[in-house]
Amino acid sequence: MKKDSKIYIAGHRGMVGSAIWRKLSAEGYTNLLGKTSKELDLRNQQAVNTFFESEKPEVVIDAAARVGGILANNDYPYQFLMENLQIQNNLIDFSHKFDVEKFIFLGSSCIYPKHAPQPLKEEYLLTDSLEPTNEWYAIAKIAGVKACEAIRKQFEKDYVSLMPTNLYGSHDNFDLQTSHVLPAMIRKFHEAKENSEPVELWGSGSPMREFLFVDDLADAVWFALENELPENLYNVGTGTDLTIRELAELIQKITAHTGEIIWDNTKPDGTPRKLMNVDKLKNEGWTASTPLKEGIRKTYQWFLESKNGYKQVKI
Ligand SMILES: NC(=O)C1=CN([C@@H]2O[C@H](COP(=O)(O)OP(=O)(O)OC[C@H]3O[C@@H](n4cnc5c(N)ncnc54)[C@H](OP(=O)(O)O)[C@@H]3O)[C@@H](O)[C@H]2O)C=CC1
Ligand SMILES: C[C@H]1O[C@H](OP(=O)(O)OP(=O)(O)OC[C@H]2O[C@@H](n3cnc4c(=O)[nH]c(N)nc43)[C@H](O)[C@@H]2O)[C@@H](O)[C@@H](O)C1=O
Repeated sequence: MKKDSKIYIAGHRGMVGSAIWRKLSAEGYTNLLGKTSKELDLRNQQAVNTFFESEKPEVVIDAAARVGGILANNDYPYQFLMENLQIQNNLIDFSHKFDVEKFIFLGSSCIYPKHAPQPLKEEYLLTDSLEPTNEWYAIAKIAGVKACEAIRKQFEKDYVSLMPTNLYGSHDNFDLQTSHVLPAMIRKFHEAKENSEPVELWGSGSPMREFLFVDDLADAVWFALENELPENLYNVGTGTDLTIRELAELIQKITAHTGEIIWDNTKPDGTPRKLMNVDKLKNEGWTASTPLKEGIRKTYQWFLESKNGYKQVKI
């Protein structure tokens, strides 16, 4: 890949997009292109057509999506299904039509069946039914994987899908209703620590999750950019997981909260476990490098420095 290739990072202000932007800038890429959703609504087919016609990017990285935690996914199924289909269909189709040579699609580990064997291999896709709290989002992501696979198969283009596990890091969403668990815990423990107030968390604490630091994901995207990967679908994770209760205890320690933890069993647990098998990308030469504790410390530091200027996504 040439350092002055025109690379459009869709969703460049998000947690993932901004990490990719930082990584590619640090690696010497000089021709990065980004548009906010106000400047370019990717759900609007005509607007996306005009954008591709005038900008003609050579590479597209799709980090734009309607994203949220378990409750947001469960409460807004239509937005999570339809907005993601619209955004990715426009990006993939116009990339194909305007001869974008490389396309990197980002999905999610929730594409795999709820009760698939663990750790999850890429080949388990579409072998059983999905987790109901996020099947709408998962179906959109599966359609994105398949669209890229179809282009790859029919036109032999380098369109590839990366499936990240649960991510965290700077520029995450810290809204307590719509966020994922890790930023929610950082904020809840931090806000409760002054008076040692109790912290209320969702579900039973027994589900297991794997967490990848977003700068490691950006490193994997850079790896996929620089190397032509031979297949269409690759998991991106650390290969290790822990229970939500263990995560809570870890974040409680890092934030120095000393109060009680209360589990709200009226909130959903979601899928019991979704540990990624990361051998396929490892065999190509990529592995994650940031230990969970270090990544959480960095994220908490970023949260403290952002002085309540952190992002809170409303739907
Ligand atoms: N967060 C996680 O744990 C995981 C995320 N992923 C995937 O990574 C990708 C990025 O997620 P993440 O960075 O966390 O999400 P964020 O919510 O932080 O960022 C999403 C970005 O998408 C852009 N966007 C949303 N809707 C539109 C639209 N209609 N038109 C144009 N831009 C739009 C937003 O742009 P703007 O800011 O300008 O409004 C925003 O910057 C997604 O594909 C997600 O599925 C995968 C696995 C886990
Ligand atoms: C990335 C991934 O993210 C989503 O899936 P999820 O992993 O289930 O999401 P989550 O991070 O919101 O929750 C993980 C676990 O943690 C528990 N939990 C405890 N306390 C809080 C809490 O305070 N907030 C949240 N959000 N969860 C909490 C919560 O009950 C659950 O058991 C998908 O929608 C899907 O779209 C997707 O791709």
